Amino acid sequence: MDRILSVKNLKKYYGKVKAIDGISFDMYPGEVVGLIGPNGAGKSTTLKTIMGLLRKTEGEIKVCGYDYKDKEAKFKLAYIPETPDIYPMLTVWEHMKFIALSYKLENWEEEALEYLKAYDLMDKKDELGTNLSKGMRQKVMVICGLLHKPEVMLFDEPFVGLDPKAIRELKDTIKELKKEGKSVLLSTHMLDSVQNLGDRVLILKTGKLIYEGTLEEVMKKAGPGGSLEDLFLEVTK
Ligand SMILES: Nc1ncnc2c1ncn2[C@@H]1O[C@H](COP(=O)(O)OP(=O)(O)OP(=O)(O)O)[C@@H](O)[C@H]1O
Repeated sequence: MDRILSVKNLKKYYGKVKAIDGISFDMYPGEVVGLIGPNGAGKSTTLKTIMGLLRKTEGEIKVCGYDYKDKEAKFKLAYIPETPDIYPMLTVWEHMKFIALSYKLENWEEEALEYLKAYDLMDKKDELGTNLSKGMRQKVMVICGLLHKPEVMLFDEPFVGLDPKAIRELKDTIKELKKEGKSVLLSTHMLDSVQNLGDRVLILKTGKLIYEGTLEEVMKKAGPGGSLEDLFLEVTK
């Protein structure tokens, strides 16, 4: 199967801090991969570097065969950051319009309305970004990330700040993306969500990939009655 994302020997140093220290992994269509690790392991740095928001120190990143800096690659990626910094003086709908214009989308409105309904944001459609709660801003970022139909979505702690209904909605969205053959790289401390949604797990510690395996392999390694949390605590101690 063709690789949708390929990361080879990726390094990102902040001065002397080796935030990512030579990691390699691939992602395939229809896969949900959990990127987990203790605080400071390098998860956010990995996502931001793949997205091109941080300059890599070394290594190669390819998206659907394109170098990650190519325009084609940018169209195939979406990134939902940990902190939902939306434009304070744009309304929710204007954010969507902005994305549609940037990606030259056509006939996007109906789908955008569907997402607003699903994420309980219809009554905030014309509200300014500055007047939204953190969870609402998070939902706007998720919808904006979905609109151009990327092949790979990078989520950084997407469940933090969302209410239970929105968490369920986002989990359903991820399942839907998977069904459509899209790939999701999910960085989170919520290990149960990775255990429930993920196909594969990458465990980072101090910038190095210390474990990679399918959920099946994880559960086998964790043993009867074991969990991803058990394995995580074992390999990161
Ligand atoms: N802008 C920066 N300048 C210098 N060092 C940084 C910067 N951002 C992150 N770091 C360092 O890089 C390492 C990885 O940080 P990163 O935020 O990627 O970790 P993380 O796994 O996302 O952590 P968390 O789970 O706490 O969000 C840490 O040692 C951190 O202190």
